Amino acid sequence: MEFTKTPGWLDWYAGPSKPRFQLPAGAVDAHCHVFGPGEQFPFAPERKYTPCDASKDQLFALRDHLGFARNVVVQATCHGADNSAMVDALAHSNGKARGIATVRRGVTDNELQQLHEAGVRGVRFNFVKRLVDFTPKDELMEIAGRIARLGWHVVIYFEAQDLPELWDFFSELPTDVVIDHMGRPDVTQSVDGPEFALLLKFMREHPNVWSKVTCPERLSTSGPPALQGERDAYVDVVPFARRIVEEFPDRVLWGTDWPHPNLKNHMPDDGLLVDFIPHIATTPELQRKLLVDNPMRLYWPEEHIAAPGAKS
Ligand SMILES: O=C(O)/C=C(\CC(=O)C(=O)O)C(=O)O
Repeated sequence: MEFTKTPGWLDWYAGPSKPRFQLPAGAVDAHCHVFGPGEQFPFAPERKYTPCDASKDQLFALRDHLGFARNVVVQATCHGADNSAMVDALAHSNGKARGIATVRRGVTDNELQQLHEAGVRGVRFNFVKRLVDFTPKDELMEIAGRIARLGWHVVIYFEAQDLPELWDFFSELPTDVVIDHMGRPDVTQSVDGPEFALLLKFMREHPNVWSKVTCPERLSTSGPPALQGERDAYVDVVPFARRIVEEFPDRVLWGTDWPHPNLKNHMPDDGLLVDFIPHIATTPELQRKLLVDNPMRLYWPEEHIAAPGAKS
């Protein structure tokens, strides 16, 4: 099927630079997507955007170029609850990719088991209104109860202003819970302000809650963008990500968010984006936890060997 991209769509950055920051051995890109290719894996009729293609082979080439060892491929809303493009990527990864699926209430236990065998380890609940239609909370809670039995976790995507309304629902989730993109803070507000304080309080009060310290390119308002050799990009996001990494070093993940859906302003050079990491995880120990120990514990627990003295 032929698809026409959403007007103004920005394609992923071709020919990214080599990061200057050397990723630790075994680093995991814990948030990225595949799109199509649309001809092979058609986009969902209920989608809110139509992206460019971003295939598994292109994702794996980026992984190797940047120096990551593994990927966590997150089902993007443009594929709805048809997880086949994501599952196909896992199947061709030589065990180097795990996945986060989108499922609906009608999913059978057999389908969940097949997703598990393919390498899926969680589901994503998306509350960003421009991306999805509303799903009733009782349906989501029912799904959470079912996937808990597989040892999976729930990834939640929401915007900071919606946390008060979602607080009770999130608190009741029976699994580990991973917040996407720090709950999308408004970085024009103070890092010590009430909105971000609520996110920190939520993590403090819920030891099962993790956060991805991802997407500075989405959250930044003053840049500078990760382009043209800029290795100090998105400085307005640094205090927020750094605060989470330092307070919750064992519950943070990092990912590229390649191919960066729905960016309006610019498309980052992913090599320069990797150079953002040492600004938010400033010691080798914090970097190892963020990039290796934490994602391995969550996604490849059967292979994870805790570093001496580290909490497992
Ligand atoms: O890439 C992301 O994580 C964020 C997205 C897209 C998305 O979540 C999706 O399509 O599933 C966004 O803010 O547009």
